[in-house]
Amino acid sequence: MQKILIVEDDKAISSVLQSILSDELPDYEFVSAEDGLDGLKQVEKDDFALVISDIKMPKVSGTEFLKQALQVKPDLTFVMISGHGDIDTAVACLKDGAYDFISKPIDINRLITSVRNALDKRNLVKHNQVLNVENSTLKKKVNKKYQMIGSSPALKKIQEMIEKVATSDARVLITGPNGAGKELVAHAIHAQSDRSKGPMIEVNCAAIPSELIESELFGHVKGSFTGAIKDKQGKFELATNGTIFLDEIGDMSLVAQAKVLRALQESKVSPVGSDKEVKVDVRVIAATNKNMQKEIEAGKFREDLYHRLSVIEIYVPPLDERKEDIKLLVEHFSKVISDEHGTALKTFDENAIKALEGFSWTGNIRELRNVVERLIILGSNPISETDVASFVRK
Ligand SMILES: Nc1ncnc2c1ncn2[C@@H]1O[C@H](COP(=O)(O)OP(=O)(O)OP(=O)(O)O)[C@@H](O)[C@H]1O
Repeated sequence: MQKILIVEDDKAISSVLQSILSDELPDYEFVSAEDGLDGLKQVEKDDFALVISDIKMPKVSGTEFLKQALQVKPDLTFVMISGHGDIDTAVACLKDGAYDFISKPIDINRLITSVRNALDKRNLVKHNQVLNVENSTLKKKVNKKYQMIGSSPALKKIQEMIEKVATSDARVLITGPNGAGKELVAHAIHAQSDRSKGPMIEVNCAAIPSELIESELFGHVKGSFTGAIKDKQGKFELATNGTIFLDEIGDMSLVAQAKVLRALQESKVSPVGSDKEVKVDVRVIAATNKNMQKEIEAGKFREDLYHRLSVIEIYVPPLDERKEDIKLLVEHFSKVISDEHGTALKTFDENAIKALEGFSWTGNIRELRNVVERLIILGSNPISETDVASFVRK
């Protein structure tokens, strides 16, 4: 039960206050102190949701008590009670950090309102603190999820590029084979940029039918086509002040490419069925596993759009070109997977790692992660070369 401290040298007033307030606030426990010195002792040893304190008291006055108590517990909420003609001191208490004051003779309704408001404010502040902690824990978790592991020169170069481009709003095209880590790079850029407070909206261009992509990206108004039963915001608008990640951009139809090009040229989007244009402040990151030069030569990708998207190009090489990352990746996945499964951590012995380094990883890091998961479930501890031979068919 949360507690409220009443500091008042007049015992009669103290008990009247307590009886009125405990009727109004049955969820709180009331504690009393008879002067500032006693109040300070209570504050030091206990936590209070609120302190109601008289100003004129023997030994340590209410003003002094307020200052000293706030030094010990800066978050404490105070409502002061001032005697007749004591208004200046009461106002000084507000400057020193009290939430409110009530003048004697006490108007009961005014007292109850002030106490309720003080408690509401304090609860809001506490709730906010909890949300802030949750928020930063979640952010840390998300950032951990998008941590890039590896010590190869190729990975270091990628990390340096990410650091450099994150601070700008330049468009980035990430290329490389499936499962190599392109999405991870996109998340790392967003997380390290000033836009990290804003959203990161992902669109898998290959997964959306070409007739729906315009509405998906730019939104639509009700009735603009069969099935458009209400207005819908597009991903570009949803990504305002953040980042839009256009994954598998190489698979986008030429019609959709023309529309994306217009949006990039003008920084404006127009929902399907609407003649109004919406200004969007969005950073664009795109990724593809296709060879864009070949796609352009084959007439499948617009060259002008390619140049708009690839102000900076980051190439994520296949795992086979950076096998020195395998050991660190295996150790990392092993930790992540045992955490996910809630099982004890399994290690890989040197020969098991060597065997894994000897394979060709056409599915890249995604494939390696799956193999580590399989070995953790089926293999011994530590996982040996024999486990690799038994459970990995290559
Ligand atoms: N350097 C890395 N460190 C840790 N995990 C990684 C790394 N690179 C990739 N991964 C993990 O490998 C998996 C595949 O990565 P990701 O989805 O980023 O690849 P991709 O290139 O976008 O693949 P696709 O082209 O198929 O979409 C993910 O689980 C990702 O977290």
